[in-house]
Amino acid sequence: MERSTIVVLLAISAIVYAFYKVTKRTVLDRIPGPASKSFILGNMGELMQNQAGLTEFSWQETYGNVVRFKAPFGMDRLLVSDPKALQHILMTSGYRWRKYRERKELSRLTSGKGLLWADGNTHKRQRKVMLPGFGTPEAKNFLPLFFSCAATISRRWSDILLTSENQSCVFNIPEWASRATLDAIGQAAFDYNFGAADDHESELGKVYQNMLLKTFGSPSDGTLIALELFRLLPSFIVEFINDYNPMSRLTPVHKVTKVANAVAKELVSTKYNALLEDKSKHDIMSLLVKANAGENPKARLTDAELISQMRVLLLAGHETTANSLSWLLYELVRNLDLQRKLRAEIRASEKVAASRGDSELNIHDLESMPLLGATVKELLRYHPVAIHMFRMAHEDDVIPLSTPITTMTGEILTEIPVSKGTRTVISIPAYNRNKELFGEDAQIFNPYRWLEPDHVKRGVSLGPFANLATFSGGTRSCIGWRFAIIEVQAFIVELLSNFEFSATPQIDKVRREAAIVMVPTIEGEIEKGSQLPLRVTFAPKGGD
Ligand code: HEM
Repeated sequence: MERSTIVVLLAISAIVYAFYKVTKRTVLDRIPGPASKSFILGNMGELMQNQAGLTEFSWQETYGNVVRFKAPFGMDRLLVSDPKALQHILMTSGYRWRKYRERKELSRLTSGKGLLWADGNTHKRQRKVMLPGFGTPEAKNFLPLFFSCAATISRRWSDILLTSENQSCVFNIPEWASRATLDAIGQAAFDYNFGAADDHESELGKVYQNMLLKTFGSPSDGTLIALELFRLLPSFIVEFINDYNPMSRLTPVHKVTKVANAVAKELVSTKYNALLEDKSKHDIMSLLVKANAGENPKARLTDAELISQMRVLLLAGHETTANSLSWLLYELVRNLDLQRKLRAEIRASEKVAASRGDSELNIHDLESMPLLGATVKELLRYHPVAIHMFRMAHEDDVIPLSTPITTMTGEILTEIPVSKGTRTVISIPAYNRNKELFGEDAQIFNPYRWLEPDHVKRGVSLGPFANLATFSGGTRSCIGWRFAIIEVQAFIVELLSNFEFSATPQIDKVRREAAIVMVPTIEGEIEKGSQLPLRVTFAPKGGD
């Protein structure tokens, strides 16, 4: 059959299905939301093509924390940022809300059939084996390793600065951050040094660079529609199309799959051999392989699943922290007073460490730095790098609400009854800017809110950290959150201790690009990849 015929058939099926859905009346019809721009695309363009969070903030301001909007072909969808609703969908309902099939497919493409892809019992089984590597003691033990990865950047930058005019240079922060955090996850998770920060020719470093942005940044109308149509096809056909599609957009993921699979395969076999020879180490993957060997054969992960978990860690473990670090430096050049105060706090802690005879801060030192703690919390609230979570009701359900909504017919709803198949988009940025929880200034980056009594309200309990949605919550919450926080803290301490950062003229053109994760780019230069050019000079030693 001709390709065009298939497309037409798919489109007709979608329209028939949509007609049935559109004419079937549900409570969703009465929930207020924006008018649809077109039947084919609905409001999906506004939501997915705009800078991260912008559309959500304006909908939240106008309609509240639950907004009905139109997906392609007239389908109703809910954008949710209401605290109780999020707690229900992510935490208390267990696996009654699941990822959409086409979104799982994006996870499969980027990291295989591992934890980000799995659902239900498969997810439960995979997660149980993964967890032992991610406890608090394990994360804290990695602090010296994170300092040493950050020190690699310091060394490289110092060498460049010493030979440059006025000892001042502009560095593209995301590029360096991505390589250094790839090294950090390599050593912490696999006890393997990819050497990406030192060697800009490192193959793994190269294939991951800008992979998410090139594949998922600024999705076209056609891509958004195709994603909806993929729902109508069986998974194996969609997987086949994506794996063999020569479309240039998918080339970066295909390259990552090839290189990362080869690296992961070799590492899994090394870990197995070490276990057999009783020479297992304490990296996350060794713990995983060990935990797996101890499981009953039915619950055990297959070799293919182990390889996928490694790819999940490679991806989830470095793009997230690298972009978080970039956004933190973005805020610190826009707020030089905060940068100075943080450096002063770091200097004071360095003095305490030196008086003990230590050349490096330890985890207690980090925990005793209130401004550092507050700044990282505010970073995670204000710049949550994961933007959306897509969840579909696996059975009929009732979504409870913190704030009742008034329907278009004047009815007040304190909960929303939904039928199986109802689709929600959870907005992490919108929840994190809820004024009732985080204060009237929730739209402003202000770390001091965390140091002032009563500025942040308790609200319903959500997620593993600071009641933020940043790391999701419940059965699928981020398993690397402790790891991420300690890593960002270590990097910022090392970098601020050695360098001063200031803005370049491009700072006002920085965009919060939505590419599954939130990536900094420069307006009009998206084809150049992730960019945040900042001027770097040596930091004054001693007091500032
Ligand atoms: C600031 C950094 C990070 C943020 C904001 C973040 C955020 C998230 C979010 C929102 C999810 C849920 C995704 C979904 O259900 O659709 C998630 C899942 C996950 N994250 Fe993170 N993450 C971060 C760092 C890390 C790190 C450093 C690691 C590993 C070392 C990691 C490993 C994972 C894994 C394995 C999952 C899948 C969990 C599951 O489905 O059971 N993350 N993360």
